[in-house]
Amino acid sequence: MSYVIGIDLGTSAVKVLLLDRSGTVAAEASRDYPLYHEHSGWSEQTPEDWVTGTIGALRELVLNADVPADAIEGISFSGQMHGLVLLDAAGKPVRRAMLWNDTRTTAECREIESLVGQEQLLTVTRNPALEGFTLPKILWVRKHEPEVFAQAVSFLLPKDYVRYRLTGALHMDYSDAAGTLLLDVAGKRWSSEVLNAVNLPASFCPPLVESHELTGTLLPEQAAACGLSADTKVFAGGADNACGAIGSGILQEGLTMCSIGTSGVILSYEQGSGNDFRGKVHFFNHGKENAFYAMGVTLAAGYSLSWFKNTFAKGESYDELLQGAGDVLPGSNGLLFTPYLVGERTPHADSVIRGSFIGIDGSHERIHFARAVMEGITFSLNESVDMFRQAGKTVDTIISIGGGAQNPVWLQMQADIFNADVVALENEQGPGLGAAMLAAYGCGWFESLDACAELFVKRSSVYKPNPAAVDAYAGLFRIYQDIYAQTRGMNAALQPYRK
Ligand SMILES: Nc1ncnc2c1ncn2[C@@H]1O[C@H](COP(=O)(O)OP(=O)(O)O)[C@@H](O)[C@H]1O
Ligand SMILES: O=C(CO)[C@@H](O)[C@H](O)COP(=O)(O)O
Repeated sequence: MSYVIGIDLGTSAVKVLLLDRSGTVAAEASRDYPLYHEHSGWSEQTPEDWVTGTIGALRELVLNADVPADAIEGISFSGQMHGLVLLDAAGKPVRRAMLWNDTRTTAECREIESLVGQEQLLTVTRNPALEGFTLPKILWVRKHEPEVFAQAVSFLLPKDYVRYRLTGALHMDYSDAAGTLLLDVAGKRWSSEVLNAVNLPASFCPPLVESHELTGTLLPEQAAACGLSADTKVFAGGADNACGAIGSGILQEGLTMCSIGTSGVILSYEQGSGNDFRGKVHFFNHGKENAFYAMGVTLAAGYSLSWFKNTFAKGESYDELLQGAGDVLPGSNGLLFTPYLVGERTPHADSVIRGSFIGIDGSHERIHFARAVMEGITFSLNESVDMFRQAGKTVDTIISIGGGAQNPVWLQMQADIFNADVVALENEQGPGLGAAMLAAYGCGWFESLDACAELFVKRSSVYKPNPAAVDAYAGLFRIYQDIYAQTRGMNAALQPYRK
């Protein structure tokens, strides 16, 4: 038997999956690492933690699986998007990585708009300047830490840095490069227009590759540390949402994905680059060659629930925290939550807005708050579903992945709020599965990713919308949507009081 490994470099942890030729998971392992929030809106991680965590998880995976190292033919990656890793001439990070949910760069976004022009930005990069993207972070470091920036000669995204440390070769794939705001998305090349406008040399950007492309083999010392063979083929991999789409079989028009990881995403497949959403949703290259996807992003989706658990139920598991959530009626007894803990992206690109609980009364117990958090996250994602429907897309079936898909009450809630069938997979780790599929396709096991998906993507259950709950949620959603406008001014006034 031969195997491939998918490495999902998430925000909360790195998760590794070993799959055999039938797409059956033979072993899994994970390692978590800290997030640093030095100030409100800042979010950083240490690149070395990703490398140590990945090697540790791979070592455990190989030991537990008890398969010969040379039976593992290939590995590939899925990575949290947009994070900036600045490298010096020796290939060492010059500072901690600034992550996708770091929103300190509002001024740099405005600067990019004026240097490049909003219209040009939308035409070339297909996206507006948003705080989470990579280019505003590059400009922030250049402006605020000039001595640090002076050492930087190039940049990578998180999973590209881990791959670089394992192989010694610098690459970036199109799906992840699309989230930098430096890529000509339709033309699949670094944009000289944007680079020139912001005064960055072309040499700052790494070579571009397809997600299934071979980028090398493991460095002998890293192979030994992981317990793998130095002949293991390493394929580029993709952005976590592109890989999530591959791992949930979103490989043709008409299919939609919901992912609740640290962030939350509603993603819709696009065969060509023709559909223009004018920046209302993100538009990126897929991990499938020459395909694209559009998506809306909730910045603090799973993060809102993990914040709630860590703050009010420390030491409890998610199952303990959510015990009884299914017995609370839709609307959590008149309690609404907005998940704007670190600002928001879709549909409100706003780094200043913060979350709220609205309607607290003396009858509410912790379980009402927990359910309200899940409902608020799902309402936020429903804003993206709504936007896709308004753009003429049919959204009747949604494949649900990510940590949030582990809870059946949440899956039913998604069906009721989205008013669509929600499909759960046997393994909710879509991005890791997608990464493994890129390795399987890259190794030549299948003639296409689609053929691989037929075998590897295994649906488990379907959650159907319950008409009474759909009705209740339709009314609650309208009230939820009003909270943004009602709390925006108050949050702006509170900004000076934040750390
Ligand atoms: N058993 C569970 N029930 C409900 N939600 C869960 C459960 N386990 C994890 N989650 C949610 O999933 C999130 C982590 O999802 P994951 O896909 O692992 O994230 P990432 O890829 O960003 O590291 C947590 O923040 C939490 O909100
Ligand atoms: O910023 C985005 C997408 O634009 C996020 O979706 C990140 O890619 C992080 O993902 P998770 O850690 O939540 O999987």
